Amino acid sequence: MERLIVFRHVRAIDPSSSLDAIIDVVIENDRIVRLGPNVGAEAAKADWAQVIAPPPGAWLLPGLVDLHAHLREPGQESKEDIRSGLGAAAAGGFTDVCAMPNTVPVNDSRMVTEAMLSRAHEVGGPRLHPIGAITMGQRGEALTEMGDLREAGAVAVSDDGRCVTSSSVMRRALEYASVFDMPVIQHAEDHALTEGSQMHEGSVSTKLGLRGWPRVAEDIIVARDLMLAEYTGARYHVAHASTEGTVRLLREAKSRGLRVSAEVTPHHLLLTHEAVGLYDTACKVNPPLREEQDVQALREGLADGTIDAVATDHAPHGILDKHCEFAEAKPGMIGLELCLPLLLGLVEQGALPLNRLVESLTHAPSSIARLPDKRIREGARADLVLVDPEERWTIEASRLRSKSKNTPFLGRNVKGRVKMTLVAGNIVFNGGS
Ligand SMILES: NC(=O)N[C@@H](CC(=O)O)C(=O)O
Ligand SMILES: [Zn+2]
Ligand SMILES: [Zn+2]
Repeated sequence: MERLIVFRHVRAIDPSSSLDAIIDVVIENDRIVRLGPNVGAEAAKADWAQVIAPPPGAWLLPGLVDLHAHLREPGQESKEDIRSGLGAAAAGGFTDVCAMPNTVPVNDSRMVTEAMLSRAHEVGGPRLHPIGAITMGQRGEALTEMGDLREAGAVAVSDDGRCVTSSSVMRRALEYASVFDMPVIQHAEDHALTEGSQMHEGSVSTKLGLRGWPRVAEDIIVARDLMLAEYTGARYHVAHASTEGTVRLLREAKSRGLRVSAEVTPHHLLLTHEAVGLYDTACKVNPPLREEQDVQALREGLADGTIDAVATDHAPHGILDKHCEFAEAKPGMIGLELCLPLLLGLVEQGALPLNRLVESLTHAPSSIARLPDKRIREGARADLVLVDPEERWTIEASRLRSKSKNTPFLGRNVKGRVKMTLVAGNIVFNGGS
């Protein structure tokens, strides 16, 4: 045996296994081999055992899965690269990260997918799962070779950053992707309705004199796509849902049994357009931060399962991309290291059941990307995250591993800290002090 790790007296929480108990968890090599009250006592005696006595009240959760991150490699490594991005992921408790294809060049070929995967293998740590583009160069016209992308390791297709606006291209994309059982992830934005937009269209955009992105620009695409998904029978997934309308449309579609899913980001669950204040570029993001009624609908949708997953939309940008006029600033905020602590705040407020939060960051995204299921049970792969739910800390740039620090949450006090992340029994993050 190469490796023996023993967690003693930890609260293991895995809603998909109906597990919530204070137990010992024994890991041999890459697998969980035993779990139960005191089952670690014997194993802990072995002199090669690494015995972990977690802080009192600590939780052991299945490793988190992010369906939506921008790691910027290849092409924009000054913002982030695969090494720093996976490092940030590990520090955030993620064992699996799906990487969007709006890199330079775009990940629209087997070659780019393979290059990303081989870089990730060199780096080690959390697993990288590339998402291939829907169309060549994300230009919205010619479809990519989705079979090639799938074979090379892509788990889904998306033109994220751009919307597939042509109904006929979208129809063919859904049909083609379904041959390979890949979901089509849509960045739902009718560009004709958002041209020149800087933020949510509402009272704040009016006050600031900025052109707005109205809710309907998202809703109209989601409504059309749901019809196409129904017509083609394909798997369809809504990226970063931001409106009340999207939640309503999804709820109706799901009630009729459509194979559709959706994700929501922490920032859309926590902030409104008011956060933009007087042109705070840290709050410029696509889709934009919306209004109280949208936040409420998104929270309810996540709680009742209408929205399946939480995804970070980790979108690193350099200092100069944000220290400029609002109109010039790049949209996006980082999220990998902040996601869990921020959302534990919602749990604490009673706005989201803990079980739903865990499920939406583990079982739900892994089933959408068709990754091996995340479970805490005997025989399962040891993909785990240890969390101290009581630790209070302040989000500061110097504490973040991501190369970029663009987040409006700097200075915020949060409760709950990732202490350790294991990928197949390997400790890829051990810190959080
Ligand atoms: N979310 C963003 O505001 N920006 C993303 C693109 C995207 O997710 O649409 C980016 O790549 O920077
Ligand atoms: Zn997007
Ligand atoms: Zn994105």
